[in-house]
Amino acid sequence: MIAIGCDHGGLDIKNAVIEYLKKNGIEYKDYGCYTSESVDYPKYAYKVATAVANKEAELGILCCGTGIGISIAANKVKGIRAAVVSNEFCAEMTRRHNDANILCMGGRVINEEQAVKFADIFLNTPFEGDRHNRRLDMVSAIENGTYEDK
Ligand SMILES: O=C(CO)[C@H](O)[C@H](O)[C@H](O)COP(=O)(O)O
Repeated sequence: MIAIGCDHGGLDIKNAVIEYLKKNGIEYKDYGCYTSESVDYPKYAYKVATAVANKEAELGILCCGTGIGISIAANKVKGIRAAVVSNEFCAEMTRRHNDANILCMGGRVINEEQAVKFADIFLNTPFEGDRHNRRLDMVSAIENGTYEDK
């Protein structure tokens, strides 16, 4: 299952990605928002990030105006690696190298076609593991307060 959410700035690209998920028979849960009324992005970041962190969802997608605010909020949840993406290369590399578990995009930065393309790449690219595991272990240690700077 893919957890998906947005604020008002990301509503249109989120809806475009939902159409893509439906067309491709990909199971998803839409955590809102559902209208263009102004809302606060941390609320939706929290819902999607906790669904991913608790393993209710395999991956998440979050959209706001820039993708930045909603990624900052999502990254406060333990276990979350949320990445803001605005090109195809980063959509691929953040899965291959960072094992990102939430894709963040900005509805005031990219168009609907790009959002769908980046989501498609993100959802279909595996993590490479190998040397990248060592680096992700270091990231986790920073998160857990056990990192030793030596
Ligand atoms: O937090 C953001 C910037 O990183 C998001 O883009 C929000 O969508 C944006 O701040 C909302 O702005 P608005 O003026 O309240 O529509």
